[in-house]
Amino acid sequence: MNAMQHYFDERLASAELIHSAETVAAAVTRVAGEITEKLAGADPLLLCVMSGGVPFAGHLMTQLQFPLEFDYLHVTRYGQKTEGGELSWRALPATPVAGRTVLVLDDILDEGTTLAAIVARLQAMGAQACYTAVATEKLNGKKKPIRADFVALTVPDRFVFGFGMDVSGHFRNLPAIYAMKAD
Ligand SMILES: O=P(O)(O)OC[C@H]1O[C@H](OP(=O)(O)OP(=O)(O)O)[C@H](O)[C@@H]1O
Ligand code: HPA
Repeated sequence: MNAMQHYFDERLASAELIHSAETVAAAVTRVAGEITEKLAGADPLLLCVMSGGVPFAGHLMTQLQFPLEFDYLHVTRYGQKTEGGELSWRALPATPVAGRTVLVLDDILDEGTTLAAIVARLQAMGAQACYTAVATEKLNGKKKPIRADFVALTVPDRFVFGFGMDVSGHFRNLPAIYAMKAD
Protein backbone atom coordinates (compact mmCIF):
# COMPACT_ATOMS: atom_id res chain seq x y z
CA MET A 1 0.00 0.00 0.00
CA ASN A 2 1.43 3.41 -0.86
CA ALA A 3 1.71 6.24 1.66
CA MET A 4 -1.20 8.20 0.21
CA GLN A 5 -3.57 5.25 0.37
CA HIS A 6 -2.43 4.63 3.95
CA TYR A 7 -3.13 8.25 4.92
CA PHE A 8 -6.56 8.06 3.27
CA ASP A 9 -7.52 4.83 5.04
CA GLU A 10 -6.24 5.99 8.44
CA ARG A 11 -8.03 9.29 8.24
CA LEU A 12 -11.28 7.61 7.28
CA ALA A 13 -10.95 4.94 9.97
CA SER A 14 -10.56 7.58 12.66
CA ALA A 15 -13.33 9.85 11.34
CA GLU A 16 -16.87 9.98 12.63
CA LEU A 17 -19.67 9.24 10.18
CA ILE A 18 -22.13 12.14 10.22
CA HIS A 19 -24.42 11.21 7.30
CA SER A 20 -24.32 7.88 5.45
CA ALA A 21 -24.33 7.72 1.66
CA GLU A 22 -27.99 6.62 1.79
CA THR A 23 -28.94 9.60 3.97
CA VAL A 24 -27.10 11.99 1.65
CA ALA A 25 -28.78 10.52 -1.44
CA ALA A 26 -32.25 10.73 0.15
CA ALA A 27 -31.70 14.33 1.19
CA VAL A 28 -30.59 15.30 -2.33
CA THR A 29 -33.75 13.69 -3.71
CA ARG A 30 -35.89 15.61 -1.22
CA VAL A 31 -34.24 18.90 -2.20
CA ALA A 32 -34.71 18.06 -5.90
CA GLY A 33 -38.44 17.89 -5.19
CA GLU A 34 -38.42 21.25 -3.41
CA ILE A 35 -36.46 22.88 -6.24
CA THR A 36 -38.81 21.39 -8.83
CA GLU A 37 -41.80 22.90 -7.02
CA LYS A 38 -40.18 26.32 -6.97
CA LEU A 39 -38.25 26.55 -10.24
CA ALA A 40 -39.78 24.23 -12.85
CA GLY A 41 -40.97 26.60 -15.56
CA ALA A 42 -38.32 29.27 -14.84
CA ASP A 43 -35.68 27.75 -17.17
CA PRO A 44 -33.08 28.42 -14.45
CA LEU A 45 -29.34 28.64 -14.95
CA LEU A 46 -27.75 26.26 -12.47
CA LEU A 47 -24.33 27.44 -11.30
CA CYS A 48 -22.05 24.94 -9.63
CA VAL A 49 -19.51 26.49 -7.25
CA MET A 50 -16.22 24.79 -8.04
CA SER A 51 -14.84 22.67 -6.65
CA GLY A 52 -16.89 21.49 -3.69
CA GLY A 53 -20.26 21.84 -5.42
CA VAL A 54 -19.53 19.14 -8.01
CA PRO A 55 -21.01 16.00 -6.34
CA PHE A 56 -24.12 17.84 -5.13
CA ALA A 57 -24.69 19.50 -8.51
CA GLY A 58 -24.14 16.27 -10.41
CA HIS A 59 -26.45 14.14 -8.29
CA LEU A 60 -29.08 16.86 -8.04
CA MET A 61 -29.36 17.86 -11.67
CA THR A 62 -30.13 14.34 -12.89
CA GLN A 63 -33.24 14.51 -10.70
CA LEU A 64 -34.53 17.78 -12.11
CA GLN A 65 -36.87 16.85 -14.94
CA PHE A 66 -37.50 20.31 -16.41
CA PRO A 67 -35.67 22.67 -18.78
CA LEU A 68 -32.56 24.22 -17.27
CA GLU A 69 -29.05 25.28 -18.21
CA PHE A 70 -25.85 24.50 -16.37
CA ASP A 71 -22.61 26.37 -15.87
CA TYR A 72 -20.08 26.99 -13.11
CA LEU A 73 -18.24 29.65 -11.20
CA HIS A 74 -15.12 29.28 -9.11
CA VAL A 75 -14.40 31.08 -5.89
CA THR A 76 -12.47 29.83 -2.91
CA ARG A 77 -11.44 31.08 0.53
CA TYR A 78 -10.28 28.01 2.46
CA GLY A 79 -7.61 26.64 0.12
CA GLN A 80 -5.72 23.93 2.00
CA LYS A 81 -6.78 25.33 5.39
CA THR A 82 -9.60 24.54 7.81
CA GLU A 83 -10.32 28.21 8.46
CA GLY A 84 -11.64 30.63 5.87
CA GLY A 85 -9.61 33.58 4.60
CA GLU A 86 -9.95 36.14 1.82
CA LEU A 87 -12.19 35.25 -1.10
CA SER A 88 -10.34 34.51 -4.30
CA TRP A 89 -12.37 34.65 -7.54
CA ARG A 90 -11.06 32.27 -10.18
CA ALA A 91 -13.90 32.16 -12.72
CA LEU A 92 -17.19 33.91 -13.32
CA PRO A 93 -19.96 32.09 -15.25
CA ALA A 94 -19.38 32.17 -19.00
CA THR A 95 -23.15 32.04 -19.61
CA PRO A 96 -24.74 35.51 -19.32
CA VAL A 97 -26.74 35.77 -16.10
CA ALA A 98 -28.47 39.11 -16.82
CA GLY A 99 -32.23 38.66 -16.66
CA ARG A 100 -31.93 34.99 -15.67
CA THR A 101 -33.21 33.03 -12.73
CA VAL A 102 -30.08 31.43 -11.31
CA LEU A 103 -29.64 28.64 -8.80
CA VAL A 104 -26.26 28.49 -7.08
CA LEU A 105 -25.18 25.01 -5.92
CA ASP A 106 -22.52 24.49 -3.27
CA ASP A 107 -21.43 21.82 -0.81
CA ILE A 108 -21.53 23.78 2.44
CA LEU A 109 -22.79 26.98 3.95
CA ASP A 110 -20.44 27.46 6.90
CA GLU A 111 -19.94 31.11 7.86
CA GLY A 112 -21.87 32.16 4.76
CA THR A 113 -19.18 34.51 3.45
CA THR A 114 -18.75 32.65 0.17
CA LEU A 115 -22.42 32.27 -0.72
CA ALA A 116 -23.24 35.87 0.24
CA ALA A 117 -20.42 37.16 -1.99
CA ILE A 118 -21.57 34.97 -4.88
CA VAL A 119 -25.17 36.19 -4.66
CA ALA A 120 -24.02 39.83 -4.45
CA ARG A 121 -21.82 39.31 -7.51
CA LEU A 122 -24.57 37.63 -9.54
CA GLN A 123 -27.04 40.36 -8.61
CA ALA A 124 -24.51 42.98 -9.67
CA MET A 125 -24.24 41.12 -12.98
CA GLY A 126 -27.99 41.53 -13.45
CA ALA A 127 -29.44 38.18 -12.40
CA GLN A 128 -33.21 38.57 -12.15
CA ALA A 129 -33.59 36.12 -9.26
CA CYS A 130 -30.86 34.33 -7.38
CA TYR A 131 -31.65 31.14 -5.44
CA THR A 132 -29.15 29.08 -3.47
CA ALA A 133 -29.02 25.38 -2.63
CA VAL A 134 -26.43 23.69 -0.43
CA ALA A 135 -25.77 20.06 0.37
CA THR A 136 -25.04 21.01 3.97
CA GLU A 137 -25.38 23.88 6.40
CA LYS A 138 -23.09 23.96 9.44
CA LEU A 139 -24.88 24.55 12.73
CA ASN A 140 -22.20 26.84 14.17
CA GLY A 141 -24.47 29.30 15.97
CA LYS A 142 -22.89 32.17 14.05
CA LYS A 143 -24.86 35.07 12.63
CA LYS A 144 -24.65 34.46 8.90
CA PRO A 145 -24.95 37.04 6.10
CA ILE A 146 -27.21 34.74 4.06
CA ARG A 147 -29.66 31.86 4.38
CA ALA A 148 -29.81 29.20 1.67
CA ASP A 149 -33.17 28.66 -0.03
CA PHE A 150 -32.65 24.90 -0.12
CA VAL A 151 -30.64 22.88 2.42
CA ALA A 152 -30.25 19.12 2.08
CA LEU A 153 -28.62 18.35 5.45
CA THR A 154 -27.22 20.05 8.52
CA VAL A 155 -23.81 19.23 9.97
CA PRO A 156 -22.37 19.90 13.44
CA ASP A 157 -19.88 22.63 14.20
CA ARG A 158 -16.82 20.58 13.27
CA PHE A 159 -14.62 20.31 10.22
CA VAL A 160 -16.51 17.94 7.94
CA PHE A 161 -15.55 16.23 4.70
CA GLY A 162 -16.93 14.06 1.92
CA PHE A 163 -19.59 14.69 -0.74
CA GLY A 164 -17.63 17.61 -2.17
CA MET A 165 -15.97 18.83 1.01
CA ASP A 166 -12.24 18.40 1.23
CA VAL A 167 -9.45 18.04 3.74
CA SER A 168 -6.40 19.56 2.08
CA GLY A 169 -7.78 18.76 -1.36
CA HIS A 170 -8.75 15.14 -0.67
CA PHE A 171 -11.91 13.19 0.22
CA ARG A 172 -14.31 15.18 -1.98
CA ASN A 173 -15.18 11.94 -3.76
CA LEU A 174 -16.68 10.20 -0.72
CA PRO A 175 -20.45 9.59 -1.03
CA ALA A 176 -20.95 10.03 2.74
CA ILE A 177 -20.13 12.91 5.12
CA TYR A 178 -17.65 12.58 8.00
CA ALA A 179 -16.19 14.78 10.73
CA MET A 180 -12.56 14.78 11.71
CA LYS A 181 -12.09 13.32 15.19
CA ALA A 182 -9.51 15.76 16.48
CA ASP A 183 -10.18 19.37 15.49
O1 LIG B 1 -19.64 29.63 4.25
P1 LIG B 1 -18.15 29.79 4.15
O2 LIG B 1 -17.51 29.87 5.51
O3 LIG B 1 -17.75 30.93 3.25
O4 LIG B 1 -17.55 28.44 3.54
C1 LIG B 1 -18.16 27.74 2.49
C2 LIG B 1 -17.27 27.63 1.30
O5 LIG B 1 -16.05 27.00 1.68
C3 LIG B 1 -15.77 25.93 0.78
O6 LIG B 1 -15.04 26.36 -0.32
P2 LIG B 1 -13.45 26.39 -0.38
O7 LIG B 1 -12.96 27.78 -0.21
O8 LIG B 1 -12.89 25.38 0.58
O9 LIG B 1 -13.17 25.95 -1.85
P3 LIG B 1 -13.47 24.52 -2.50
O10 LIG B 1 -14.90 24.50 -2.91
O11 LIG B 1 -12.53 24.42 -3.64
O12 LIG B 1 -13.21 23.48 -1.42
C4 LIG B 1 -17.13 25.48 0.33
O13 LIG B 1 -17.08 24.80 -0.92
C5 LIG B 1 -17.92 26.76 0.25
O14 LIG B 1 -17.82 27.36 -1.04
O1 HPA C 1 -16.21 22.00 7.49
C1 HPA C 1 -15.78 22.18 6.33
N1 HPA C 1 -15.19 21.17 5.64
C2 HPA C 1 -14.70 21.32 4.38
N2 HPA C 1 -14.77 22.48 3.72
C3 HPA C 1 -15.34 23.53 4.35
N3 HPA C 1 -15.52 24.77 3.90
C4 HPA C 1 -16.13 25.45 4.87
N4 HPA C 1 -16.35 24.66 5.94
C5 HPA C 1 -15.85 23.44 5.64
